[in-house]
Amino acid sequence: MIKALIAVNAGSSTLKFRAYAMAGDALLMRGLIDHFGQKHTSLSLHDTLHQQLEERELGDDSREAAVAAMINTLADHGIAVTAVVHRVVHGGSRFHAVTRLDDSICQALEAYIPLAPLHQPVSLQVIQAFQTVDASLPQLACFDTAFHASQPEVATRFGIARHWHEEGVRRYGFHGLSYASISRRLAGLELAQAKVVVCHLGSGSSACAIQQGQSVASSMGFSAVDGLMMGTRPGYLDPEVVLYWMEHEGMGVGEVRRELYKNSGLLGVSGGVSADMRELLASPLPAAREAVELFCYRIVREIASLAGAMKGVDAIIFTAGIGEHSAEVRGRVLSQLGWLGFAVDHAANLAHARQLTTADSQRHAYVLDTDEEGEMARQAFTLLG
Ligand SMILES: Nc1ncnc2c1ncn2[C@@H]1O[C@H](COP(=O)(O)OP(=O)(O)O)[C@@H](O)[C@H]1O
Ligand SMILES: CC(=O)OP(=O)(O)O
Ligand SMILES: [Mg+2]
Repeated sequence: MIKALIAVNAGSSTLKFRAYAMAGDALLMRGLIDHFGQKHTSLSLHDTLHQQLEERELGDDSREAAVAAMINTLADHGIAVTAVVHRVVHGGSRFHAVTRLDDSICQALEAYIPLAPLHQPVSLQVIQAFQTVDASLPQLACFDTAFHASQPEVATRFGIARHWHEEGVRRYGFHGLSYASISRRLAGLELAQAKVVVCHLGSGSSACAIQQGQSVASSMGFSAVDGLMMGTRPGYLDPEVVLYWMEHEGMGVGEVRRELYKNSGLLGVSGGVSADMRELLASPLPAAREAVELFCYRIVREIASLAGAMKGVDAIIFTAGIGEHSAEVRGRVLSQLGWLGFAVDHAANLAHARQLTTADSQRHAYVLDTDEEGEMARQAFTLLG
C-alpha cells in the first residue's frame, strides 16, 4: 500500500478529492463524489492519465458512507489514506495558514457559517464524517481567505463605521487556494513582478488583483456573494435591494439568503434556464443570452476596477471551469478590453492555447488550469513535514 494524503475540496453538491503520495508528494489519483449529501450519491475515480478506475452509485447517501467509500475505494487501488487536508472557504481574520484541526478549531470555524452558508457547513460536515469514520486520521484545513491576508488595509474596508471593521465586518476575499496556485506559476510566464488580474470563473466566480505574486485586491468581500455574477449568486448588489425584499415583499432572512445564494446569478437572470454556462451558451432563448452578456459585462467592469487598484495591469489570466473551457466567454471579455491594450487572437482562444492575445498585442492574456487540490497538498506537506 502507498501511504497518501488526500486533498478534499467539498462544494455544495460535489466533492472533489485527490490523493498524493506521502513520500515524494506525487499525484496518485483523482476522484469525484457527485450528488454529495443528496440522493443518488456516486463515486468516480481516475488515475493520473485520466483513465477511469471506478464509477458507481453508493446506495447509502449519507456523508459518512461517502467518506468511507472514498477511503475503501482508494484502499482497493493500493492507497492507504494517512492524512486529509480540507478546503475550508472562510478562515476569518484568524486563520491565515494551514491548520491542524481539533474540536476547538472546528468550533471557531462554525462561527463563519453565516458568512459562507453554501460552503462552510458542508466542509465542517465532511470533517465530522472523517472523524466518525476514522478518528485517528490527522485532519488539516487550508483556507480560501488566507491568500488575501496580504491585501493593504484600504482594500479590506467597507465605508461603514470603524467599529464594524474591528468586529470583522470587512472584505476578506475567496478562491485563495486557486489564486495561490496561479501565483506560483506566474514566474513561468515572466509575470512574477507584474500586475495581473486573475479571473477565477467557475460555479463561484471572482477576480483578484495580484501584484508581485501577492493579492492586493479582490472582487469578493465579506462573503462569497459579492463581486462578479455567478452560477446562482448575484455578485455586487445594492444593499437596498435586500431591504426592499424584506420590507416590501415580507421576505425573512432565510428567504433572502435563498434568493442570494440559490435563485440569482446565471440561473436567475436566464429566467431559470440554467446555472451552467455550457447550457446557457447552447440555449437560443433571449434570457439565456442576456445572462451570458451580463456575466461577461461584470467581468469587464471588475477587471478595470482591479487595474485601478494596482494603477495598471500587465496581464489577465483566466482559470476554473468557465475560464479554462469557454472560448466564448474569454473572447467576449477580451474583445471589450481592446482599449486597455488587449488584442484577442481568436484562433488561439478557440484552441485554448496558453496565450490568448496576438504576438503584437500591447498586453497579454493567458489561460492556466487552477490547481486548488495541489495547492492544498503543498501547504499540508509543509505542516506534516
Ligand atoms: N466547455 C465548457 N464551456 C463552457 N463552460 C464550461 C465548460 N466546461 C465547464 N464549464 C462551466 O464551468 C462551471 C463550473 O466550474 P468549476 O470550476 O468546475 O466549478 P466548481 O468547482 O466551483 O463547482 C459551470 O458553469 C460549467 O458550465
Ligand atoms: C468561494 C466560492 O465561491 O467557492 P466555489 O467557487 O467553490 O463555489
Ligand atoms: Mg470551485
